[in-house]
Amino acid sequence: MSTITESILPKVIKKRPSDSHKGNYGRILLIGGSENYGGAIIMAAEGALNSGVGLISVATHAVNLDALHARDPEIMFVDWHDRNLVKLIPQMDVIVCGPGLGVGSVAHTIMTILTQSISAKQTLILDANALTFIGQEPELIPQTAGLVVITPHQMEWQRLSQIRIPYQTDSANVDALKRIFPTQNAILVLKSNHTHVYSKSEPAFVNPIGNPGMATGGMGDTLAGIIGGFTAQFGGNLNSVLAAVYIHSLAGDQLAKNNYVVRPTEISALLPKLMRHYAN
Ligand SMILES: NC(=O)C1=CN([C@@H]2O[C@H](COP(=O)(O)OP(=O)(O)OC[C@H]3O[C@@H](n4cnc5c(N)ncnc54)[C@H](O)[C@@H]3O)[C@@H](O)[C@H]2O)[C@@H](O)CC1
Ligand SMILES: Nc1ncnc2c1ncn2[C@@H]1O[C@H](COP(=O)(O)OP(=O)(O)O)[C@@H](O)[C@H]1O
Ligand SMILES: [Mg+2]
Repeated sequence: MSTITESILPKVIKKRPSDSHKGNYGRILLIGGSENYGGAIIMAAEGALNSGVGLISVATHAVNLDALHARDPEIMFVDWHDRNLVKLIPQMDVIVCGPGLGVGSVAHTIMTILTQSISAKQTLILDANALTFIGQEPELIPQTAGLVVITPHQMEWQRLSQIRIPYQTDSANVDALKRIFPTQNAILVLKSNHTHVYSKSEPAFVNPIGNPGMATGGMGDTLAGIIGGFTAQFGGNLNSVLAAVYIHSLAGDQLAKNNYVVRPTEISALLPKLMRHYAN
């Protein structure tokens, strides 16, 4: 077991060259936000936006458009019923699917489209209800992504892996990751008060920081967006994921110094300052 340290941040976060533009910092599509869970996809999108992705699109229920644009006019909107979603997916570097997705028929159709159209050049991050789908229907497990990152909390991992929470040991978790993704490049971010990160070839990593002020709805949605932001800009690899997990908790710890509870949106708001500090 290795511990993630602060040193991961300057290793991953790069100073921006003057001669660059939005096209150099990645394209991301975030999919989620049913009628009742619009906040989840907005919080995920803010995690991506504030970690610096060049171009961000959100595919969500139309009812979420005004709220999304009132908070974040930088983000492009796509109605998740729009058939053009199929054409949009191949243009992306990274796709995050799941925050507030729900388990309705549109969500199911989107999962099917995603599984069929994802390519080896892309990173796919699956969170929340996207994990419910792949647990129930193995045909929805993506086969062709360059990297798949799954971000369950312990209960979601229990549903997906069939390993009950007390039995979620490192060896059981890696075995389950290999069983679910036998041929794919896959990373498991198993969220808890000390999140563990597993890949198929490296030893497990534990995140030593974070605090209970972070036990607020939307905190994991925000993390999924930050992982999306980091992989879109800094590459679809384990270090980008580790840095995203660490900076999410680092922001949470800084906020908790003077606050009883940490709001997910405040974590996102702190990211540009933290990234500026660690950019190398
Ligand atoms: N503002 C919003 O729109 C929000 C929407 N959300 C969406 O709500 C849907 C359901 O998500 P839930 O996570 O509540 O789903 P679940 O109901 O599957 O899991 C939550 C339950 O799991 C249990 N649990 C055990 N260990 C846990 C751990 N380490 N971390 C968290 N929970 C643990 C807890 O009892 C908790 O109530 C998702 O689509 C999610 O994205 C949530 O993200 C909250 C905020
Ligand atoms: N007690 C805690 N200490 C540290 N981190 C925590 C604690 N409780 C929750 N978190 C973090 O908050 C996030 C919660 O994710 P998740 O349960 O998916 O939230 P949501 O679905 O509401 O967005 C995870 O990143 C987890 O590590
Ligand atoms: Mg969650």
